[in-house]
Amino acid sequence: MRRLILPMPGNEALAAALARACDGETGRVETRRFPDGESYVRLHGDPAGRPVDLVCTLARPDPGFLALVFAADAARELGAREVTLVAPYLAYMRQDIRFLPGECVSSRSFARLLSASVDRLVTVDPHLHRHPALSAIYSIPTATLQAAPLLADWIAAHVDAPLVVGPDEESGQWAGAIAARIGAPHVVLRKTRLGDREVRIDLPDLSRWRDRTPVLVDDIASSGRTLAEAARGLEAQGLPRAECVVVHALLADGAFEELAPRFARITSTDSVPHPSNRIALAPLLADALRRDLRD
Ligand SMILES: O=P(O)(O)OC[C@H]1O[C@H](OP(=O)(O)OP(=O)(O)O)[C@H](O)[C@@H]1O
Repeated sequence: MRRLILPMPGNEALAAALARACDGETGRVETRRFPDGESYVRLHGDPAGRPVDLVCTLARPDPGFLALVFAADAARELGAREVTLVAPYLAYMRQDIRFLPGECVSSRSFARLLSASVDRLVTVDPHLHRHPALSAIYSIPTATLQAAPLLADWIAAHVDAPLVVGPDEESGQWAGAIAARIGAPHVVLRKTRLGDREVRIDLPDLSRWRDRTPVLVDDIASSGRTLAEAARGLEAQGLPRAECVVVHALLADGAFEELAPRFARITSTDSVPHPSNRIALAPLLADALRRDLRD
């Protein structure tokens, strides 16, 4: 039976692209608030006997999370064969340890809640900071997809003579993979996180790369401080204005407007709907869903 692809509100474009790519049928999730502020959810489309894909970016997840859980519950109760959450951006991966006594380790709590609500999870480049894999915290089958090849292909097609730059050690893995795929050099900077919105970035001497266009690559742009500090360092060494390519453009509270003048362009995948989206994830996600279909 054809998959039923249900976008949570705001995720319609990605759901439509997925439906085209996997010959699925899109339905609709109607949500509204009751007068007392509680969430109302109604599914339009019949889940009975079919695989159901709930499509929902989890950027800023708190206001819509209950509605997502209710939609998954409704799909199960109405006979869905299996409910897969397609969440190209997976939230709550950054508080992965108890930094201070009494703190909630929200990556584990969120994983427990989602694992109880859906049967499978498909996501892209989750921020696996200290967790070795999603299976360390999620008890359901997960597909962890990598956007690096898509980022690499976009850079190869749009930037002349790139120098791939990872702003911190963790981004070294993407910077290396992207650079190798397009045959470009890469460098990795050193970051010290001083607070939620404060980082320090130390750069090696990059003067030999002044004839190259630096391309900062990272998994997440949130406050934008990491990218801003890295761009400042590159400017200070006289490199050309940088490009920036990220997987997940969270870019909260005016961060995009603040960052934009520092870069030739800011480019992101469409894991989080944002004006910087230029790299479509639907083919990658559809591939994973098709693989599931063959299982
Ligand atoms: O736009 P920003 O607000 O700078 O946040 C984005 C940066 O934070 C994350 O790394 P990091 O290891 O610093 O974050 P974490 O320790 O919070 O996981 C991520 O990989 C980005 O480099």
